[in-house]
Amino acid sequence: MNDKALVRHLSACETMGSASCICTDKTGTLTTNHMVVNKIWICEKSLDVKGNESKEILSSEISGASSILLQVIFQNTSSEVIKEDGKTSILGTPTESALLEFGLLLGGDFDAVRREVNILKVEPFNSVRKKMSVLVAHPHGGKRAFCKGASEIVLGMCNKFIDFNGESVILSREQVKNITDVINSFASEALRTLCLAFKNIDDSSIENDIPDDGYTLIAVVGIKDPVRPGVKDAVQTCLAAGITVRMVTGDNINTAKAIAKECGILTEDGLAIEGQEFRNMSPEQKKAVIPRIQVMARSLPLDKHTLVKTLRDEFGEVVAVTGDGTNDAPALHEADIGLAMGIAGTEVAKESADVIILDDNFKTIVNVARWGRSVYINIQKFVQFQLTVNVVALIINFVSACVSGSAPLTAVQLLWVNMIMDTLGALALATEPPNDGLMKRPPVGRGTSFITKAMWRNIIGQSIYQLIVLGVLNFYGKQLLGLSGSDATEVLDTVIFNAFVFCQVFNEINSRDIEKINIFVGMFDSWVFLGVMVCTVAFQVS
Ligand SMILES: Nc1ncnc2c1ncn2[C@@H]1O[C@H](COP(=O)(O)OP(=O)(O)OP(=O)(O)O)[C@@H](O)[C@H]1O
Ligand SMILES: [Ca+2]
Repeated sequence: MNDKALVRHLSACETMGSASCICTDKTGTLTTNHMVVNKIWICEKSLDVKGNESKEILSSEISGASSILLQVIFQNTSSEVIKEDGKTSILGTPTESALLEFGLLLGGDFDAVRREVNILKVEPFNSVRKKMSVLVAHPHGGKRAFCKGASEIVLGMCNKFIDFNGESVILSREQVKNITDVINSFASEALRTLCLAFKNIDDSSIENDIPDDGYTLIAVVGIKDPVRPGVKDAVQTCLAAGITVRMVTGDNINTAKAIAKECGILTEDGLAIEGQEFRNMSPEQKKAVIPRIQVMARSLPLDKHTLVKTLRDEFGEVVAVTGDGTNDAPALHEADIGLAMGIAGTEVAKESADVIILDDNFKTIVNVARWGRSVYINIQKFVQFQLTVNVVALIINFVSACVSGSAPLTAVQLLWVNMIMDTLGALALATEPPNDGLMKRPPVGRGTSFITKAMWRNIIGQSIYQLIVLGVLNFYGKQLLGLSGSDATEVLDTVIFNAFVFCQVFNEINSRDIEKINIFVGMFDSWVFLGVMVCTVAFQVS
């Protein structure tokens, strides 16, 4: 399928067509997930990182802290630098790869720095703790803990920092404020911010526990993760289609806001909220703010679940949710349609999802919605068409049988009509490709009747018209066509049958668009439709 979506449950596709709200991830879905370190604050200076050209400036500016910086980058990571045939490649998650790449840029040697120490304990990164820590031991004595993670959280664990001389000094209130400003300034440039910190530990302690406080801040890094091209348009398409887009992310609120603005998700009157604030609200308060929430930052997987559940239960929305992590599984499960990421997604997330987005791209999600709507409407068209055929056949035969004692359409003829109309008609109407108009109307809400008012109008209108044509032929046909003689009735029945079938051809063309008057728009784009029309006419004539 060239639409890059793997549908695990077929019905999900149709449900997606009636989605009224999408809760999307940020990283990888709205952004490209190609991360590079773009800025760093170290030794009380903010520096721009621009590939190799800034190498010298960087090296000279951070000389006092470069050794410890390389240690935290290379020793506190779950990713690896692999050297093969003289080429170096990095294996790991995008965030960590960006850091390793930066370490290499500074001239660090991954293997050498790794060999300096024994790693005693690792607390891997997860979306709840939002940080990763390790404990290492130097061969000639001395232990050290490293921590890297979500900037505000790690900053809160520090009581010292490395100053412009490369010395550890006490972190004053004022300094915390300055560093927070740095973090916010990085974040408002849509950079993902991480703090890197270390702590020296007394050798005498036997336990290998990784401490939670008393760290020394080494650096704040700003990692750039650009918005995917085309996402902005896809968001606009959603809005035009009456689908609200909400961003639920684990990232910093300012980063989230900056990205959301760039994608057109966050508007003037929208609300950006932190997961913690949302969590502490009473159910009533939650209900009051949810309609305005456009961005939820620093969220835990549980917040995502709560948001989805409330949207479904209290607001009756049809909710689509995207997720990649293992702990996104509950939200994916709770959603009407769970969309898992094919590249970044874990197996657990994929298992809980209905649709897998193979290229992790938000645009693909919108395409699924478009297909869903198209499936729904094509079924509607077919039902409208079938109902008309059957209603007319039934009434004309019934009335005629009551009045004159004979039915004009025989069983064989009805079977024939059913055969060509069911199979070919279904083929013609169901293969209509999705058109752009589909994404310009509001979604079909929960509990909306399948047969819309417009469909009733079409069915009744068509039926009346066909009944009049066939009725006139049936009762006055002989006079009108001047038929007489012994085979007059047979000829007339044949005429009626032909008229009936051609009425259906006409009906089929009419069913192409339920609402619009001009049913011919785009008809010649659908070769199957035209082919079927020609076949039907050809079969009937022969
Ligand atoms: N490997 C890592 N080590 C340490 N900290 C990390 C790592 N990866 C991410 N972080 C920090 O954790 C924060 C939240 O990550 P989390 O996985 O919860 O969100 P995300 O999945 O990256 O975002 P989204 O939900 O938009 O996809 C990030 O903003 C970053 O500061
Ligand atoms: Ca995520």
